[in-house]
Amino acid sequence: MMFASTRKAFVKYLEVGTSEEKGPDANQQLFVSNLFSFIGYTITLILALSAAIRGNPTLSMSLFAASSVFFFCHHVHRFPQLGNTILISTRLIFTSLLVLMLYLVYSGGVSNTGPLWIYIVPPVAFFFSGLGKGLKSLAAFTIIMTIMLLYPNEVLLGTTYTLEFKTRLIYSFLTVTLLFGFYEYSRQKSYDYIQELSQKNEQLAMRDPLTRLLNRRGMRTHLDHEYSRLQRSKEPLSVLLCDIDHFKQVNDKYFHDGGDFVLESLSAFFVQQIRQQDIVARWGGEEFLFLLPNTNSNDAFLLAEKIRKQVENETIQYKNKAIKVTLSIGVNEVKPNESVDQAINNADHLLYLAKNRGRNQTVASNMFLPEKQTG
Ligand SMILES: Nc1nc2c(ncn2[C@@H]2O[C@H](COP(=O)(O)OP(=O)(O)OP(=O)(O)O)[C@@H](O)[C@H]2O)c(=O)[nH]1
Repeated sequence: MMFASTRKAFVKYLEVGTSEEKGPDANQQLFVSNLFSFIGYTITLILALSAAIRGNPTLSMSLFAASSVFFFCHHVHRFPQLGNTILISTRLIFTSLLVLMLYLVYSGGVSNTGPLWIYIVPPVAFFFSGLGKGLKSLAAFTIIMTIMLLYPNEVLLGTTYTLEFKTRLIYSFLTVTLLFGFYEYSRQKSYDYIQELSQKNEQLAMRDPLTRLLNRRGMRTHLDHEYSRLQRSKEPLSVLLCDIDHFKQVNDKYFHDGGDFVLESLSAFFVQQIRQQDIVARWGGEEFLFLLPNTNSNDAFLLAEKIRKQVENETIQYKNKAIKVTLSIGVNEVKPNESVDQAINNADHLLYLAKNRGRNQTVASNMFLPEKQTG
């Protein structure tokens, strides 16, 4: 119980600056940057106290200064008025880490063990800067460190190392850098692959596999987008709900594969008939929804009739058989004071009227609806 609440408090402490608006990626970066700052300031503080106890005030002061910078990096997110606090903290953490490491190489730290800490630089560099920038900063760090170590007469060092130690330090640092670089490269490639895959899956989830048209889910975002545009621009927006007449009979006569072929052919035909800004989706089994931005009820009706008449006059060739189908269509102009769902329900009602009135016809919301003459 006690452990759980301590853990919760600790996680909350590491979540300083995160918020829902920032999104998961930024929050993750903040969390890890806070974790780095936390580890940074606790370890450097312990080392600062230890150096003070051992009677090394210069080292102690340097470590204490680094600890203060890391502490500031953790809490900078509390001051959003400073701007991009994630960038400020990550750059500050990384720069102070590099300076501290170079200082440890210069001074030797406690009993010349200071350089042992430099191996934390490669993972931190790749985490904060990615592969390309990370390699550049590591190259700069390695060059500065090598010059400091190998400069004649150790004028750039505050301590003395053996030549073997210096060369082994440089080689082993390069080895660790290359290994981390390779790891970062593979990680980045896997990440890109997963991103690509998830984007593809997201796209697939929006499409109907048979006709390749958008499905209901895919159409939803377009409906919402166009509806909010209607609210702003007041340009007309129409929906058109279209259903294949007696489709069950097509399935019965030509079997399911024949029915599928008709759905595919009609979908391709619909796509050819609409403008670039129009969208057609498979709304249900043999039902299609057209979304027509910047189109009033009259123009939507004309388009519906053009499509209906062409389908009526065409035949679909399937395995040497000519299949004839007709369409019933409901046309409705979306009113700004009704929701998209209401507008689609109205179009559905008009489609129902078209079916009731004998099929193979279009009924629009603005039409005078006399009973269809028979005989
Ligand atoms: N081949 C095929 N048939 C489908 C698909 N989705 C739905 N259907 C069929 O479409 C038919 C729709 O039948 P109904 O809803 O009775 O309508 P209808 O026969 O078109 O009659 P009306 O709409 O009243 O003119 C059903 O037989 C469904 O099985 C599909 O993906 N492929």
